[in-house]
Amino acid sequence: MNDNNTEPMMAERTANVIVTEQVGDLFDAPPNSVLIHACNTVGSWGAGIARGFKQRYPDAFRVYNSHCKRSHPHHLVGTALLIAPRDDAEKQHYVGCVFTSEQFGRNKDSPDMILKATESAMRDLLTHIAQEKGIGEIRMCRINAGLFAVPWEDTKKVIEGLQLDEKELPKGKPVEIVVCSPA
Ligand SMILES: Nc1ncnc2c1ncn2[C@@H]1O[C@H](COP(=O)(O)OP(=O)(O)OC[C@H]2O[C@H](OP(=O)(O)O)[C@H](O)[C@@H]2O)[C@@H](O)[C@H]1O
Repeated sequence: MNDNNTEPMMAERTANVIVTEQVGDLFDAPPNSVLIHACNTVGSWGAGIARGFKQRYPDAFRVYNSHCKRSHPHHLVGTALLIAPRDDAEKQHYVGCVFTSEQFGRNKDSPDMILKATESAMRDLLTHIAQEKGIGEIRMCRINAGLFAVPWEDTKKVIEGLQLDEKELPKGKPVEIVVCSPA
């Protein structure tokens, strides 16, 4: 195998995910935004930004938790769950869960496994988002960069490098993801 063969092919690929970064609270997103965060597959939003999700969106937590309970962790990692807001929800935020590690805490997956799962989970989530009519902006925290301990630049590279096909692109246009992080 000649590694040189892979270089020109990579260069010809078109990026179709645009990541922009801004300082701010993820939860201040406008109505109809989807808010994306990284999740374990065991049904816990017990710490980090996940705890903020649990406090603000208890109904979404119940959906996430039951989804985990009826699935095998091994099958969930690398997938995603898009949870629509209830009609009477105050903020009308969708919650986008990307299952990037099977376990959490000291049993979390290795950075390489987390990055691999991030690639397929983001692809899965964007497919769901493309099929959903009511979504405005796509917002995300610096996923994996806190408790999952993966450098943000590594995760960002994976997301920006996603090669999406038509069914994953809403209206055939590049996907814009706004990443919010605290000051
Ligand atoms: N309001 C806000 N607005 C914008 N950005 C905010 C913010 N608040 C915090 N951040 C940043 O958001 C990034 C992610 O940091 P996190 O440590 O939360 O998540 P992670 O993706 O590394 O790991 C996931 C596991 O953590 C949880 O904990 P449990 O497993 O339940 O115990 C889950 O359930 C998973 O399993 C860091 O850059 C924080 O600065």
